[in-house]
Amino acid sequence: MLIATSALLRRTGSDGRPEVLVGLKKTGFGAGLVNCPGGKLEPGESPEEAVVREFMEETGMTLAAGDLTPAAELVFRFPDVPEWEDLRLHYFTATRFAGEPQESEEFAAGWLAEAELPYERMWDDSRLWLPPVLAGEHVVMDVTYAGRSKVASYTRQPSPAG
Ligand SMILES: Nc1[nH]c(=O)nc2c1ncn2[C@H]1C[C@H](O)[C@@H](COP(=O)(O)OP(=O)(O)OP(=O)(O)O)O1
Repeated sequence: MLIATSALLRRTGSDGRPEVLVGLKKTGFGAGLVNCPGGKLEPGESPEEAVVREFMEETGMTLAAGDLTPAAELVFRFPDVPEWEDLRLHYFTATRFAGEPQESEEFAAGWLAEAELPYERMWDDSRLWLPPVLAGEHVVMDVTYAGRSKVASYTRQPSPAG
């Protein structure tokens, strides 16, 4: 199982509406889809450390590991695509960060109103777990895909207390 991390940065926009940082993944797994910056763990890294590194690499923004709040534990399975390993995603939210997003080779991030998240351009699983995360819930979910792009089934487990 591959292990990856990602994080959703949240802020209040100049018009008072809640905003999130999302962007276009330009290369690698999920290229062409809108999601949050993130990536696979390197050997010896904690999920928090990997988020901090990936944000710097992909957006030039600075996060502190201690400012990351665990928001979801997700597993994605692709039984129809033997060359795609199952993926576990540790997903965080944060409201403290420094800098503004800069486009990189891998990613083009920007601020978007929460109400305008383009679910039709995101991984099909996002619509299942991102709305509850935005509502402040912690989500533990196991998702099985049919083929490469459509969710076939999923289960949501109770979140561990605390
Ligand atoms: N089903 C899914 N739903 C989702 O919301 N994000 C997903 C996802 N599957 C993968 N991701 C995210 C997590 C992580 O940020 C990214 C995959 O990690 P990487 O960016 O490391 O992949 P790459 O194949 O581009 O890696 P490298 O080739 O090592 O650069 O895609």
